[in-house]
Amino acid sequence: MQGASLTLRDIACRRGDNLLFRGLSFALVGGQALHLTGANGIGKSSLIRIIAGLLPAYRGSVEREGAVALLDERPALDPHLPLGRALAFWQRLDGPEDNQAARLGLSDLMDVPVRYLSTGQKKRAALARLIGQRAPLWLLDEPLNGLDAKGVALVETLVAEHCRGGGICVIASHQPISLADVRRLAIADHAA
Ligand SMILES: Nc1ncnc2c1ncn2[C@@H]1O[C@H](COP(=O)(O)OP(=O)(O)OP(=O)(O)O)[C@@H](O)[C@H]1O
Repeated sequence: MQGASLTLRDIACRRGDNLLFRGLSFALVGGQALHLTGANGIGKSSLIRIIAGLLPAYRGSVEREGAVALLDERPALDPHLPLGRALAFWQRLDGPEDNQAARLGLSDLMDVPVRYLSTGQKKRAALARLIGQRAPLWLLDEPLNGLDAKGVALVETLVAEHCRGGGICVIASHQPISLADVRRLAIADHAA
C-alpha cells in the first residue's frame, strides 16, 4: 500500500439547483483516516462519490494515488446467488485474498441467498468484498448502519488495521466512530 494518497482542493458540490458545499480541501497520506460528519442531506454521500470519481465536482480537483474500494448501502453482490458464490465471483476478479469471512461472522451464511440476508449480515458481506479488493483507499459511506455493537467494534478494528497497514480511510457517518488519531471534517463548515 505504499504511496497511497488523497488530495482534495477547493471542492464545490452541486446537486440539482443546489450548491451544497464549497471550498472543501484536505490531504491524506497512507495511515490516515478522516471522518466526514454532518446532518442528513448535508452532502456526505455526495462527497464520497466525488472522491470515488462517480460524481463530478462542480469545482475543484481530486487527486488519488492508489486503487479505491467503495462501501455504500448497495452491496455489489448478486441478490440471487448464495453468499459464497456471490463473494467467489469477486474473488475471481480481485484475487484469492482472504476476505476474512469467518471473522465477519459469515461462515454459516455461505449457502444463504444474498437477498435473504439481514441488513447487518449484508453489511458484513459488503465488508468482506471490500477487504478482498485489497485497495489502499477505502471510502466508507455509513459503514455502521445496520450493525450491532459487535459489528460496530469490528468495523472500527478493521479501519484501524487498514490504516496501520498503510491504507487510507474516508468514513462518512452521522454516527460516532471510535478511532485513535482520526481526523474529522464537518461538511457544515463548508456549506454554501
Ligand atoms: N441526483 C440528485 N439530484 C438532485 N439532488 C440530489 C441528488 N442526489 C442527492 N441530492 C440531494 O443532495 C443533498 C445531499 O445528499 P447526500 O446523499 O449527499 O447527503 P448525506 O449527507 O449523505 O445525507 P444522509 O446522512 O441522509 O445519508 C440532499 O439534499 C439530496 O436530496
